[in-house]
Amino acid sequence: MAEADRITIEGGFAGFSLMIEAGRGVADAALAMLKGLAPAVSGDVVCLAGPGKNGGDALVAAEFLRRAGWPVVVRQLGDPLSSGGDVAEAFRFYRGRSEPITSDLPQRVTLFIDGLFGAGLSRPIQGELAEIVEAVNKSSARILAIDLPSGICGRTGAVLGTAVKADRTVTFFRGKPGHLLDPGRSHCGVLDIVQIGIEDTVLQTIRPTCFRNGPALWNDVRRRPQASGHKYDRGHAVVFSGPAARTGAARLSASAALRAGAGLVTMFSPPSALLVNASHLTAIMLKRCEGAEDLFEHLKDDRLNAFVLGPGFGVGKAARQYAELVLGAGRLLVLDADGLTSFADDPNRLFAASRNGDREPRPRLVLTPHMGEFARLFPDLAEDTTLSKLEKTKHASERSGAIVVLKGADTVIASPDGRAAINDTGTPWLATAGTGDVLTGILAAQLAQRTPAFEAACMSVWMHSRAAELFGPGLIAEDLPGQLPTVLTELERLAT
Ligand SMILES: NC(=O)C1=CN([C@@H]2O[C@H](COP(=O)(O)OP(=O)(O)OC[C@H]3O[C@@H](n4cnc5c(N)ncnc54)[C@H](O)[C@@H]3O)[C@@H](O)[C@H]2O)[C@@H](O)CC1
Ligand SMILES: [K+]
Repeated sequence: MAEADRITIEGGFAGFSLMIEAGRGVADAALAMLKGLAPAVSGDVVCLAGPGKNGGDALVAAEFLRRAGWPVVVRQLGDPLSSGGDVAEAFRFYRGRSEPITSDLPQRVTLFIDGLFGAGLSRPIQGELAEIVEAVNKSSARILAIDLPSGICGRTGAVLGTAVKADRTVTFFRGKPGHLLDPGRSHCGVLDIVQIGIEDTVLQTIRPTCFRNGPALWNDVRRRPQASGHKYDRGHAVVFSGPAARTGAARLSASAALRAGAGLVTMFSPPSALLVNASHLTAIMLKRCEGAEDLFEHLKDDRLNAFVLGPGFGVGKAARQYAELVLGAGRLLVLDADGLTSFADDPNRLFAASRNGDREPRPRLVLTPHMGEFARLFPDLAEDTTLSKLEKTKHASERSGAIVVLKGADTVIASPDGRAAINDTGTPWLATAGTGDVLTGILAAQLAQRTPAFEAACMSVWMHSRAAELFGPGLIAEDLPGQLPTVLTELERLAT
């Protein structure tokens, strides 16, 4: 963002003009929140202005709100005139009441505008400032945060000391990682992104590598059935089943793979589970697979191109052998759950298989851990409190040579080439048994259709979340595949 500002200002756009536009965007959002209320009978709009440019934005917004007829009070931290530059100019621009900030806040407040700290937050909020933040959070007034809720680190989404819990946050030009990563995400409330005069062309110089996950990132590379095509064009996905008493997870994965567009799906089952699988499967095919030799034979059919290993499979030697065989045969592999845990004692063995002696120019392995599984493969990264979830995932991807999907409410997807995406869609109902298994199947379907692995992972995470949003409350894992046709229809509509 600093670079975007710098290029814009060098291009002849005055810094204060950016601040005016930022303040105007904040005021517009405030007016939308105040809609339906009458200025004459409502409480004050209290703008908390910090010592930096975040406070400058608050002062500009205060002036626009004052002009719109609202009772505005500024509570100021520090001396804006001594700050000089744009902040001093913003202070002169504001013509209303201003008082030094204390924890004794006005009583009748309709709206707080939080302009204490934004991108410049450099240490934890402590002492009286922390008390002020707590008092604002406790008040029944609504809260609009400027750029970031004060106390949230824009790089990591972490709370430094304490942080404002906003109903709405207005940020500028583009979202930042701290808006999408928890706990920052939940402190932002609704996120508005306002344009303030920075041209999109600055991105050609900045070349960002981190994205908010969404169709714009991948819908144009998404593979779809062709009118003249046949099922083999859409790939053949394989899901490894667990033993007789643990087959459900693999079936969830397999049915999701078929719904998500794989041309064919086969379940590889140990002999003990053949009957139970056979009694449940219809369009999904079933093959016996007992040990490495069997798998080696099966892999001679090179139409089998994308594999899922892990859901309900069991932890141990078989998982390690199968994963190595699949990757060694140059096939694509989604490794999840028990498949990940099986490499806990020797993650490097997995990473070596993933890189296949560095013969693989493109990632063939996708890891889909939740935080617990991630910590088994990357204990040092999991423990490092200086790293954000985004940074942890990026390091893990670089180390493993795999696409890493670190799951959670704020799933992060990273590629060894440095790209990453943060997903902020979905619903809390996704936190239920078996939804991870469904994700592996959606992913296998995209890989089977030969979508590049990073885009395949991003779109699968998004489709999975969207399916949950469409179903709504009461979701169980079995409901997700049934929503995929609607998700795919939506994506088709967006593409045309
Ligand atoms: N051209 C630009 O750079 C633009 C910046 N904008 C605004 O400028 C903001 C960034 O401004 P700044 O870089 O001035 O930074 P901030 O305004 O976020 O805060 C920096 C100030 O806060 C102090 N501070 C940091 N952490 C503290 C803590 N825990 N306790 C007490 N004091 C603390 C610092 O010493 C410094 O004085 C953005 O968030 C955005 O709101 C907008 O005006 C749009 C244009
Ligand atoms: K703020």
